Amino acid sequence: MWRRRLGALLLRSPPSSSSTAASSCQHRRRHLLPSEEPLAVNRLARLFTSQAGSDGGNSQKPFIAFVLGGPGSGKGTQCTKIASDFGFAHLSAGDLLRHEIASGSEKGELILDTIKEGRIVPSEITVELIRKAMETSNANKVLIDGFPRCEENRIAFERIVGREPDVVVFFDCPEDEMVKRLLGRNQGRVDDNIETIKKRLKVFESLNIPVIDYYSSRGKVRKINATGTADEIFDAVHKLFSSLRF
Ligand SMILES: Nc1ncnc2c1ncn2[C@@H]1O[C@H](COP(=O)(O)OP(=O)(O)OP(=O)(O)O)[C@@H](O)[C@H]1O
Ligand SMILES: O=c1ccn([C@@H]2O[C@H](COP(=O)(O)O)[C@@H](O)[C@H]2O)c(=O)[nH]1
Ligand SMILES: [Mg+2]
Repeated sequence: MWRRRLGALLLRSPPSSSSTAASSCQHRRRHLLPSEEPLAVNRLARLFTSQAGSDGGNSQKPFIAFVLGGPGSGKGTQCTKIASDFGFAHLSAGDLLRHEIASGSEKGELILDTIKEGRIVPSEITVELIRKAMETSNANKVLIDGFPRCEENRIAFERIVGREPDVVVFFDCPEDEMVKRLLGRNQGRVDDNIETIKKRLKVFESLNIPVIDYYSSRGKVRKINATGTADEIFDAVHKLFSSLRF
């Protein structure tokens, strides 16, 4: 189901370079060798190693769940429920980026432009925000919602934090359902419009699915059918989290 196309209406237009691949996340369906990793990632890894220690700042390693799924698959909705029932800290990469925009920081403009285009923000920015948030929360169970978005994100995180996630939860939702949900979200998000949604779906397919494939090959992915009501989906999520050891 995760490769299902929305069909003629949404995905017929040919991909343009700006709509399919973020400048820092262009590596498709091929895992990088260490020598091929972008310089920025290597620089960042050295920086964090000297600032935060090899475990990324946590003296006790937290249980880490990556929560992935297409745009509008319900990641945020389900994470709120998991956090409430299972005591996880909920770190949404998208929310961290939006807060960075709202803070008026130097990087805000670049982040805003990238989100409007449905592209992926450079790993050094996102990983730094996540690392800080993990450190600040000091939680022993963390949901990282909507990250990693591409192989470069994944490699940067694993190198800097020094480990893989314990589990990757994948919300599998048909594209037409995701589009319907996003167009009805009504929270004033700059990316909740049909043009950006089309781009986000392409980026999900070309750059995020390879991350899910990678973690599947490592036996880490737990796929949840993300159709039905939020409560119905949470029944399955609840069963899954009840079966995990954290
Ligand atoms: N099972 C569901 N059925 C119908 N609507 C839902 C369901 N789950 C979530 N929604 C609604 O769909 C919209 C998108 O949900 P949500 O924000 O949780 O998705 P998301 O995966 O976090 O999206 P994004 O990647 O854009 O952040 C919201 O308006 C939410 O209330
Ligand atoms: O790791 C990330 C997470 C998000 N982005 C950008 O933000 C938007 C919205 O993200 P949500 O998680 O869906 O709220 C996403 O389309 C990207 O443009 C990112 O670059 N990296
Ligand atoms: Mg979300």
